[in-house]
Amino acid sequence: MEYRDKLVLAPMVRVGTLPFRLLAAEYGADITYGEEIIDHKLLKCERRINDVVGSTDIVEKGTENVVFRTCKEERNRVVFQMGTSDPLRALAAAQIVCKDVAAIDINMGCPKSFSISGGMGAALLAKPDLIHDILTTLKRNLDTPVTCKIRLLKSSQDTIELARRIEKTGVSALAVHGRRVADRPRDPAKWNEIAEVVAALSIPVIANGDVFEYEDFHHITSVTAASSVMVARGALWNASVFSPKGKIPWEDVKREYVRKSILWDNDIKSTKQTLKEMIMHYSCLEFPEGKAVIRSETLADIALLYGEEKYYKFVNENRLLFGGSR
Ligand SMILES: Cc1cc2nc3c(=O)[nH]c(=O)nc-3n(C[C@H](O)[C@H](O)[C@H](O)COP(=O)(O)O)c2cc1C
Repeated sequence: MEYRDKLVLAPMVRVGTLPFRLLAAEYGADITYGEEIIDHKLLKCERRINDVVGSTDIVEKGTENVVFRTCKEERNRVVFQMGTSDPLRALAAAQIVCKDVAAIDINMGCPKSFSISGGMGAALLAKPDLIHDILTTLKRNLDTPVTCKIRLLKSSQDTIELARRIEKTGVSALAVHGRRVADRPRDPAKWNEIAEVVAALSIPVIANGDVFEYEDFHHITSVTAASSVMVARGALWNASVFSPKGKIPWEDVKREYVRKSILWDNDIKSTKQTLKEMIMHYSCLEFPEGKAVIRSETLADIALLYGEEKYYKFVNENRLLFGGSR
């Protein structure tokens, strides 16, 4: 996997499932991260080929609960992001998915109490020895590229020291979210501190934070000298941010997202959450559209809401035709 000059869709819980990743790629994202999945959850899963949808599914054993869905089309650009606090558990979990993805990434930035209390996400930032063990265990035992995503530490010097230690493990790239653990999303990302990490390392650094327009890709690269750029909210609100031709109206992106959700039989909770995030940004969940999304229980409800009933019927009547050809 090449990490230079790439536009990257950031990992986003509930949002970064297959339809959203394919949508971002269609507009121009080169690398697309999946949502974070915890190793414990993955270890309860098995890999299944889904001929009906045309996907490869990681499914909770004994259930039909799809934890991760991917397809051949994205094999060379999809990054599986994992939450972990243990090297051997991370390895066992990674082995379940590594043949179907382009890279495995470890989340070292999540500030949520669920992650921290499990010793995962940003909790790892205070444990450089554990970071080292997790990354070297994965590196030594997998053929798949391994990366990680961190936040800034209290001082630039601390961040640089940790980044250097991470580089020594042999990871293929390091994504740096330019905020500290205690920062809020509205606090400006510190591109200057990402620049200091870039200057201290020789592996590719992926700069992340506050990219909302196509022009920002150039802007953040010129400030940080990072190899690649990662976007979360800018893409969530309008995935066509990756398009060099400029953004298209968000309603059009939303419609395409709905169609892709139907085509890939996306988890309804993921589709609802993604639509809610878009609506919250541009409109209001209290308006009729928002209320109707909240009320929806199935993809058929969503199809009806967005006038895609015919497409829904067509896809579901021809599933085997679609799935088999993928
Ligand atoms: C809805 C949402 C879900 C997120 N989920 C994850 C995640 O699963 N893993 C992760 O490392 N970061 C996650 N993040 C953080 C983003 O990947 C990114 O680091 C952060 O939003 C800063 O980028 P931005 O300024 O482009 O939004 C999430 C962010 C959002 C908005």
